[in-house]
Amino acid sequence: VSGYIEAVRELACELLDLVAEGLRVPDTSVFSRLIRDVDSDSILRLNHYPPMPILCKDNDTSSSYNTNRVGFGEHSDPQILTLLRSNDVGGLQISLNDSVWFPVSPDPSAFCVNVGDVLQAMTNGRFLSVRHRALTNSCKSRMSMAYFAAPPLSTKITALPQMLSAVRPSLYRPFTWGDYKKAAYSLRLGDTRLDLFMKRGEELA
Ligand SMILES: O=C(O)CCC(=O)C(=O)O
Ligand SMILES: [Fe+2]
Repeated sequence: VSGYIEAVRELACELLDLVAEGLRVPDTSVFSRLIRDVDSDSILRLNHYPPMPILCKDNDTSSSYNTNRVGFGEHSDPQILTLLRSNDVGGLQISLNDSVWFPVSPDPSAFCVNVGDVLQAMTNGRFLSVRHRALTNSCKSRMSMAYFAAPPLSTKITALPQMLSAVRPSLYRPFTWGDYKKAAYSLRLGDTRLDLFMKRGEELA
């Protein structure tokens, strides 16, 4: 497990360095430094969704979901970046607006990379954390393994200076990752947690 975590942490760092480069941030390790920190709060989570047999077809395909059987309710990942792998059983869906869910094809040889809320705050909304959920399958078990790349608890999260301009002031009040986690526990899984730190009205000036 520790070998996997090291490898996936390195991949997250490489991706984040490319994100910084793409955003033309001169200090390209601005995100990866947080994850390489010895106090990084990154975690690995294993999810198992046992089959929920209804209308189980003989020739099951990965599209035979139970749309009313949500295994993991809709949410965005709060951290910086998530690297998710799964077995060949589908169920993951993403939503780009409030009502439409798109299935993500299962591919055991690929990573699904989710932008987390902290990356949204640090990029001042240029990168958006994605809402997703996982449905159970009628016949097969879905297994997934998610690495959540996170900063240390004491890290102050603010938009990078390069993400700010007169016409685009910072959208969020500064918070620490520890504050954010604490606030998240006071909400329900599906609540948009970043809203708690969103500036309003005069604060935006
Ligand atoms: O199992 C999945 O595909 C989703 C898991 C997930 O969203 C999570 O662990 O945060
Ligand atoms: Fe998630």
